[in-house]
Amino acid sequence: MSLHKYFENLNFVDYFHLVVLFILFYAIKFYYKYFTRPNKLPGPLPLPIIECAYCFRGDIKQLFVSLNKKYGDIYEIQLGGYRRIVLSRPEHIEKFFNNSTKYAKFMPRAPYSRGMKELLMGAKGLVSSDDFKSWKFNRQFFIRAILSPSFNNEAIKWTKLLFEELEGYWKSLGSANGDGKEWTLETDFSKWIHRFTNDMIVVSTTGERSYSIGSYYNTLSPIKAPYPDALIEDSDRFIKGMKQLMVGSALFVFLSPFIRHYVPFIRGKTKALLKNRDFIFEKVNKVIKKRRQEIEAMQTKDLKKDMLTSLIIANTERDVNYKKAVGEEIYPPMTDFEIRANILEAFGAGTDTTANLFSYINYYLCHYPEVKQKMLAEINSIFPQNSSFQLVHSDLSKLKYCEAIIKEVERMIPVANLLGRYPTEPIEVGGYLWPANTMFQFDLVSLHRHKDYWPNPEIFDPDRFFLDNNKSESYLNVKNDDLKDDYNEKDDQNVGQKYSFVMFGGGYRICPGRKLAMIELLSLMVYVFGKYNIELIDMEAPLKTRSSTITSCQELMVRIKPRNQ
Ligand code: HEM
Repeated sequence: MSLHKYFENLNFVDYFHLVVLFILFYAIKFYYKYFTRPNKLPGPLPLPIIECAYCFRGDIKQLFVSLNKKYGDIYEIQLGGYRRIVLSRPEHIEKFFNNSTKYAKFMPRAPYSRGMKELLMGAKGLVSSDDFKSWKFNRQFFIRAILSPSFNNEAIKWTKLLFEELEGYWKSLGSANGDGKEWTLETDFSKWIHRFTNDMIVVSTTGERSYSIGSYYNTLSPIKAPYPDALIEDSDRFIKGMKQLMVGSALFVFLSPFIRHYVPFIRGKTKALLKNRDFIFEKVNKVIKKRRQEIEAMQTKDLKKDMLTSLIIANTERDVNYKKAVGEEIYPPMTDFEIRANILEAFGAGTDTTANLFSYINYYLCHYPEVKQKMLAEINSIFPQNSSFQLVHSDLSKLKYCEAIIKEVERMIPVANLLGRYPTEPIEVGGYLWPANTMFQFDLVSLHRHKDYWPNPEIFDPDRFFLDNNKSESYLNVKNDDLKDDYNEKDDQNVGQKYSFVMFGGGYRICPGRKLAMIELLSLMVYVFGKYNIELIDMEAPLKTRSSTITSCQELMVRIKPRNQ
């Protein structure tokens, strides 16, 4: 009897039995694999199909904090089709981050994703790259562009210019209700700062202006920002599109191509995301093309200092480091396709991270007036009140207490709460030898509050970093003097101290944008708190956050007044 005939003869009860049999077979296979896994660790029992998703109550950070309390510093959880080993002790994390250990080498963050390949059309920048050669090629140029002194000076300049624009809008909105001399503004601080970091990353990476601070102002004010509507709308569309691209990437990482392209409703979402992706790519392509033409027509000394220009001229005769790149090999210049991937990654990785952290800094300063006073004393010692706040790089390195505040806030609320590594060779961690292709997650929330490494971990105290210089290096001091790759730096600090705080990750894949982030954060501290009194509208209100891969500030309602008023 053919299979077709066999199925024709089945009745409902037979079908029911078949389905039950199938589920039983699947469950037996699932649990056989689970109970015979190597190196069994404590952790929640996975269920077939949904694995440990039943533990999830809507907030990733809370999930991992509660699992850490229950299962300790090394445990496992099965999610998204992978067994994940979760770590929160410095000596475990060191294996991945310390460039002097035998295991140190390039590692993917996660298994190769067909979905991301489809979404990014095969582009491999840095963040999701699993390919050492292409990552090294990109990273070399990314670092050179973003760590060059001229890039840093431009970043300092743009932070000032954009802040001046932003405070102009605050004043305009605040004065609308007063006599024009004295003003107060009640507003959602986190929205402004997100718009600020958006405009900042666009201008510092591409040299082109975007107008998202202005577009937010337009939503609040009857008087409009002094830019043509078309520019504002364009900025808005681009920024919304970038957000959609990032949020939508989950669909491409977690769903199979079949579900993405054939299941009703999801199919529509996939189409919309791909259309949005094409719009974003097209926009960036145009900017790259235009800049190439401008560069052709310019003398080398007149070239712009942004990342895009550096990436375009990298390894061409206009590049001062021509032929000195990656070791012995001579690399070709970057293609538009590669440049686009790097620019978009800077947009993606460099906007919300900085904006959320600055919102948390503001929240903590409002709750700790004695810390704010000490910070203001430091700022005033460099920029007396009513000064013109002409920041230069050397001023920023004097702001040691401000830097300590940034680190302590990040310790309390790590912006990126989970990092990942997926070693392609066996690795020994926690007394076990793990086979290649084991997925590791580092829980930064539990690490940063580990009671073996942090006395009174729940207490906010920037002096931990201010009084103890060994706790972590200054991220402002990252150099590219000899243009060597920063992942060649050797580590000799005490492991417990060094890896109990990993604000920017570590090892080969440490955040290449850390210096830019510090420039933005320190400059903003000087401008915002040096010039304005900011208080929370409701001191009792809990901080509104939502956690997925990063912890985002949802709202921060504040009252802003000029300090000299
Ligand atoms: C406060 C702000 C920031 C924080 C807290 C932050 C944090 C991080 C962390 C934790 C990682 C992962 C490192 C690892 O896996 O070891 C990372 C990677 C990365 N960050 Fe940042 N970051 C910030 C700002 C920026 C900025 C401003 C840029 C770019 C302009 C940037 C670009 C990147 C890129 C491209 C990667 C991937 C590096 C690679 O895989 O080689 N980040 N960041």
